[in-house]
Amino acid sequence: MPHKEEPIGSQEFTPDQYPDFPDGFPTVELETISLAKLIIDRDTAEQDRVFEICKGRGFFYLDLSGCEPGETIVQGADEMVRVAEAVFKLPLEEKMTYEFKIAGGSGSLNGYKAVAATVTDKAGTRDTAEFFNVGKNEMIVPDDQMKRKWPEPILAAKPMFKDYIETAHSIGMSIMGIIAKKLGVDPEEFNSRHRIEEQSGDHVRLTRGPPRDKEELPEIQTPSHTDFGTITLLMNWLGGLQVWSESSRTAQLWNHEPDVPGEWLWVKPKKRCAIINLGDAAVKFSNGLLCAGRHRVIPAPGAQGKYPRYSVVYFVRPEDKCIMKQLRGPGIPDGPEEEKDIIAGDWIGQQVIGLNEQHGK
Ligand SMILES: O=C(O)CCC(=O)C(=O)O
Ligand SMILES: [Fe+2]
Repeated sequence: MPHKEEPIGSQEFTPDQYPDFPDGFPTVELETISLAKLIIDRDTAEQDRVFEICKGRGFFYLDLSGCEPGETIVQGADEMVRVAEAVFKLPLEEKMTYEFKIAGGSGSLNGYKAVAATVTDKAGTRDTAEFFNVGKNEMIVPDDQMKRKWPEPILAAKPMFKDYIETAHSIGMSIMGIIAKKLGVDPEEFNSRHRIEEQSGDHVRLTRGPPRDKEELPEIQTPSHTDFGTITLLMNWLGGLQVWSESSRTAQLWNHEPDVPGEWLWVKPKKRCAIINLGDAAVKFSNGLLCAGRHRVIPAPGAQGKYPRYSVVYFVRPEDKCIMKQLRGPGIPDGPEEEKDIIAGDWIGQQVIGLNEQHGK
């Protein structure tokens, strides 16, 4: 018998086989917003809902059906996971040659984060997920303008990354445009801080968490945090994401301890939907009016936990040179002038360092 060739990518990612999210776990009922209603119909009731959600929990499902950008994300995310599988299957020594360096500055966000690179609690428990951050500014430029070395499966998929990135970025900007108008701010104020061709900390994050090791909860894949960019578009297929039941409006550095009492609630994955959430930069720009929801990732519950968990995350973040201060407009609470200017590249860099220094690592 000839040796059976392994198909391209492995079979680790088998979304058609995943059992439903089990009953009996406390879940959060996120609202579902239709992307087609937002960008094709320009439905004002849907826009109002987006704004209310962003002032509330700051998390919602975005139904991607019925419009071209949505289809690009639905199909693209599946293809991204195939790339992720190929990348994570590389030998650890090879992956470590792409390790992301905690040097500050948004460029340092690119590359590989191994399992256990971060501490998740005061007891020193290590995380269990691996990431590969694929920088926007690397994928959208011609090959001869790329600044870093990338694993072959990522390079081979560069046109697909470009398409996914441009689409995810434009969806993020459409949502920000809606929010801007409600804040009484010219959408250009947001556009000019998030120009795609400018250097920024935007990236596609490919993540892989191993199957659940033991029944008891939790085993932390990604510790409690708020995202530090402006808006995040997340695709996942298995449970594992949890949000803190209470919202907090402080734009804070990574802090593993929620600062308001509450409990962790599961976010059920929803077919053909992205999960959208706001990050600390949106809190900063709106002087605390918008909310960055606190969240974390643990292995999926019940029978879903037998599968490795992949996710594809796109972070829209302010341009490196953007000065991180609140916008002024009739809908934004007026705060005092910031004492000193800090640019987004440094702001994000500080948060990355904060992330790794938590619990005195
Ligand atoms: O994997 C997920 O579902 C969420 C990942 C996440 O929160 C992050 O990478 O910031
Ligand atoms: Fe996150």
